[in-house]
Amino acid sequence: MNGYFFSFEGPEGAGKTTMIGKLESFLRGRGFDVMVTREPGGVRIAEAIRALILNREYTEMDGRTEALLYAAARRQHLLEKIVPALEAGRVVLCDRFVDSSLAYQGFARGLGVEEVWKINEFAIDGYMPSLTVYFDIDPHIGLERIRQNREREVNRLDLESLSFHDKVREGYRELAKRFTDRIVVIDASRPLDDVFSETAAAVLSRLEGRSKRDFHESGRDDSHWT
Ligand SMILES: Nc1ncnc2c1ncn2[C@@H]1O[C@H](COP(=O)(O)OP(=O)(O)OP(=O)(O)O)[C@@H](O)[C@H]1O
Ligand SMILES: Cc1cn([C@H]2C[C@H](O)[C@@H](COP(=O)(O)O)O2)c(=O)[nH]c1=O
Repeated sequence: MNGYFFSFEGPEGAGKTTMIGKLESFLRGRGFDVMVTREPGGVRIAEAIRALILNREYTEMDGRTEALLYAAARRQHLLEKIVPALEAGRVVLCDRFVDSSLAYQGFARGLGVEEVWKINEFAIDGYMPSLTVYFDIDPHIGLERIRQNREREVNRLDLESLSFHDKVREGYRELAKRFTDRIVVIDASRPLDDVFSETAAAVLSRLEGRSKRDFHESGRDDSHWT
């Protein structure tokens, strides 16, 4: 596997999409072959699952159903898009990956991180990002940012209570403590340029400083929760 797999995580409105867009131009300018994608989504079947999960009308959706749908979307996305890009030596920038399921469904929804990890372990079959950038932000600030962004549609998860969003953040922080080698934490409440320079530095150091062997092994090392 010649490519590099980076995921970007955080509560609503943390700035993931904005930072990925800036990073894409930055890395392309340095000659990297970059592919940007997102979860849930990225390929036809996963985008259809996204529309189903995030539909505001489906208020009756059970938590386990939700977790299984995210994992199913992830499986299809990984096989159809991420793995081929990595095999082609590309740099993959993925807006959310398995940590979203651990933080949202495992912690905030209360399904349990181990349980959610188990179904995802089946879905991802050992593929993990070599680096995950976690944009840490108080959900009050993040939700206010998205409220002010009129182009962004409000989805079913956005409508969860503030205490749910607080738990999402708590979950991410626990994951960051658990996976210190893989997850880098960035304070996303600061001005855009500051957040970007720290993000670019973290990604570049991983791209320039790690061999293919390190990349492969870091994925395997992380592939268990307990
Ligand atoms: N550091 C920042 N300071 C102020 N505003 C920001 C910052 N980063 C992003 N924003 C703004 O916040 C809003 C949300 O940003 P963005 O869509 O990138 O977040 P996101 O993490 O992808 O959100 P979500 O996952 O909820 O869709 C946008 O209007 C964006 O311009
Ligand atoms: C991958 C994944 C996502 N979620 C949640 C997080 C967000 O509320 C939405 C996705 O919307 P975004 O605007 O693209 O960030 O889905 C989740 O709960 N579990 C997951 O695995």
